Amino acid sequence: MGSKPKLYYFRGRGRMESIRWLLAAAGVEFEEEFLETREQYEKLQKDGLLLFGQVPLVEIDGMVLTQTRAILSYLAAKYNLYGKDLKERARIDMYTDGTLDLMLMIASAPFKAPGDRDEAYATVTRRAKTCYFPAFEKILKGHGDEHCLVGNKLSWADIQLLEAVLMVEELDAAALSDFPLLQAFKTRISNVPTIKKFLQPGSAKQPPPDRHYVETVRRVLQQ
Ligand SMILES: N[C@@H](CCC(=O)N[C@@H](CS)C(=O)NCC(=O)O)C(=O)O
Repeated sequence: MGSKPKLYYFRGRGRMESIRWLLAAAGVEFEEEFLETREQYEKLQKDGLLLFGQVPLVEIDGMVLTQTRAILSYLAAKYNLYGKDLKERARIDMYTDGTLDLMLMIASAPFKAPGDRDEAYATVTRRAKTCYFPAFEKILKGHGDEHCLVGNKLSWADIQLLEAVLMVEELDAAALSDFPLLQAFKTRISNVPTIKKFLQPGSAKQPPPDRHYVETVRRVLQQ
């Protein structure tokens, strides 16, 4: 195990993208092994690295971690992006569970049949605009001068909300038009230097899924 965290996943967003975002925002360099073949996946299983037979898998600090949320909360705590006390952590967990739900709806859409896919994208965009974005707009409104979702300090919740906002905007460019505080939030968090760098071309940030990505996931997982 090297000194940099090593990520094992497909060359695409899926469940790994939020992990990439969090590491990048924390200014941590990482390595990636992209799964292209069934053999790579079977080797990870044979080596006993996949606890429940699933990726994302991250090697970090001498540990072999799976389960997306467990990985994210470890990183958030390690890099001081997880609030100052248990109450702040509970709020960060609540907000990040929400944005993970939203992003998983988007990530699962490309695996649906073509007709169902468009319907899934329409549903998720609608849910974002009628449920998730109003909730975050209200949270920001209640904060007065605070510039972040929790405790006036950048946290995992801010980083993941920006990720979710940008994903929804890829589906509907005007998605934030009714949410002025979220628009300002987006600008503010996008300008955090480490995040700004991650948003530049050539970073580890992955593009939206294409047919090759969907076929690779199906081939590797035999689904
Ligand atoms: N709860 C797990 C779910 C992981 C998961 O479903 N991973 C998929 C790829 S995105 C997988 O490895 N599927 C293979 C399988 O379940 O056999 C997490 O959040 O990490």
